[in-house]
Amino acid sequence: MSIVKIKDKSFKTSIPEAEILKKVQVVADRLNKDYEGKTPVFLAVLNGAFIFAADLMRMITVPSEISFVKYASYEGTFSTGSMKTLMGLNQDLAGRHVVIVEDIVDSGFTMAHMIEDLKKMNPASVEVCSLLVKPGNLKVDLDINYAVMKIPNDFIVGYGLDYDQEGRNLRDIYTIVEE
Ligand SMILES: O=P(O)(O)OC[C@H]1O[C@H](OP(=O)(O)OP(=O)(O)O)[C@H](O)[C@@H]1O
Ligand SMILES: Nc1nc2[nH]cnc2c(=O)[nH]1
Repeated sequence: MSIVKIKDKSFKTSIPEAEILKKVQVVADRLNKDYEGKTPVFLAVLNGAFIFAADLMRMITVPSEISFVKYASYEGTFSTGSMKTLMGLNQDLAGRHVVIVEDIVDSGFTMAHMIEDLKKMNPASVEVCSLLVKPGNLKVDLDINYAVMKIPNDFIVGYGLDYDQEGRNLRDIYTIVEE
């Protein structure tokens, strides 16, 4: 086990890269089977999903497309307060089979919001493929068809996930060490 320090916090190795890749392959195999003949569009959510998307896509053997999207938060003058807008989507999803590629589903609010946004574009189907899911934190009813790993509620970094924007480049996944 190794310990890394990022800013004011310490993290210890919890899921080594080799184990992550083995589990990503299992989900990629399922996707290859389920999407045969469908030419899916993978939509990877920036920033956190960039490493997972790169590894997953190289295991996908069916014809497919990938785009990268981002949820930008901004404070508007709307009575509801802050809003999140889907950015970077520049293709027609009508009639397409969409697979959202996400690094982590925590409360599930981001995914629920994204599925709702995408359904307005009349895709043939929308499924979620998430590297990590924290079932203990889910606040919404969400069907995550392709979950690579389920983890406890502890805060993690690495393999694309950050602590205060740092640590995304760590190869393994690390869990916070509570002091
Ligand atoms: O299930 P939820 O509670 O909605 O949380 C999950 C979201 O939080 C993280 O994104 P973040 O906003 O930290 O952006 P990042 O991907 O750029 O790190 C993660 O990448 C998910 O998109
Ligand atoms: N880096 C990081 N981002 C998250 N977003 C939701 N949960 C987490 C987590 O455990 N780590």
